[in-house]
Amino acid sequence: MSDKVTVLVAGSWGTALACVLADNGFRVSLWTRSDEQANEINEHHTNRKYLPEAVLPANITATPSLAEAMQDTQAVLIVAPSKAMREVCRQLKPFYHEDMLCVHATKGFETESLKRMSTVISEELGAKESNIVVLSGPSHAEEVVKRMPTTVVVASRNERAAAAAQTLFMNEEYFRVYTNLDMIGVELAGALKNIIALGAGMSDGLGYGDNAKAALLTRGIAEMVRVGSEMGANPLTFAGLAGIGDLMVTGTSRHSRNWRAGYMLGQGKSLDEVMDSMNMVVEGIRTTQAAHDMSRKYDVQMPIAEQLYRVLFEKSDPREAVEALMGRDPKNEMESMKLEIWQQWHS
Ligand SMILES: NC(=O)C1=CN([C@@H]2O[C@H](COP(=O)(O)OP(=O)(O)OC[C@H]3O[C@@H](n4cnc5c(N)ncnc54)[C@H](O)[C@@H]3O)[C@@H](O)[C@H]2O)C=CC1
Ligand SMILES: O=C(CO)COP(=O)(O)O
Repeated sequence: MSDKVTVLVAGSWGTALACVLADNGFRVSLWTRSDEQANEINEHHTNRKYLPEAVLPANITATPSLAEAMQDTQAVLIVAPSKAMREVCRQLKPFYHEDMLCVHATKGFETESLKRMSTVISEELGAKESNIVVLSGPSHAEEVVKRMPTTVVVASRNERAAAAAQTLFMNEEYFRVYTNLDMIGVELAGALKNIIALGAGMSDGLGYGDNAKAALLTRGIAEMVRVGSEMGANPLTFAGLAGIGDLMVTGTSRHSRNWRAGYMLGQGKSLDEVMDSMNMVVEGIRTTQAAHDMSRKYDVQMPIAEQLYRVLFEKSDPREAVEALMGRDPKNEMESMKLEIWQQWHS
């Protein structure tokens, strides 16, 4: 088998995961959007726009030619923003064969169709479901390229595919990989947590304290479990790395673009001002739009996502959003966690 793995695309997370694969001994071909970016990576071993401080291993080579990137490769890792996933897969299709392992590490939905990324991939590539894997969990690119200890989860409907992805990415030095068979849960958790991270940043930007943030993260998980269960996820997945793990890292870290965007909104900036100041993807914004539609489609209450939707898309004041959340009808905590769903899964 070839020792080459192809990574699409050379943003911050694609580049960081390329470093993990390179450290694990693979020849990595990183697909870039421009000659200029490929030249920078090949000549200087840097990708300064996305990871200013990182030096990339020499066994990463970059090319703007997808044909060259895919030649003689054993596996493909797709880390495109959710908005670009379908388009990237369409370009990939001529170079992909259905037996190739396909891992994606994107956290989002196709907002128009509310489809998960693995569905978009299998529709466009004609990939066997048993060869698609999602990689998710608490993992900021900035820390991974510094080889700081990180744990993630790889999920697939197929145990063999998940195990193959675990073998590709895991190393004993800094990157520990767990497997999970609940692909739906891992994809939903990774996408939905970005909404709550935006909310946590907004709470900090408004000057609220640790109590408010803990409340948002905890009630956020309740909301994620409710909609996730309706969509076929195992609720326990939300207690794992892709759920509570990633929520902790994204809702509390200044590395998080979602947290930072929320913080600026809390400080009174408009969505346009926030977007103008970010040069990287903030998935939580599109995902909030998707959650607004999902809560209607699946008839599930998502009060935090709903208030964020009003702030983002209806120019509602963040302080009024907090008042609306605090002023909701009294509830029983266990009932709101949909305990019966957990019991169904474990009976
Ligand atoms: N940065 C991180 O620490 C982590 C990011 N993720 C997820 O990874 C995904 C990608 O995020 P990042 O790499 O951080 O984003 P980024 O903003 O750093 O990079 C995005 C890359 O996508 C490329 N791109 C945009 N539109 C494209 C198109 N139509 N065709 C081809 N390439 C296109 C850009 O040129 C850029 O190279 C997101 O879903 C994010 O949630 C997941 C875990 C960690
Ligand atoms: O998903 C992430 C870390 O696990 C990255 O989060 P941000 O996109 O908010 O930076």
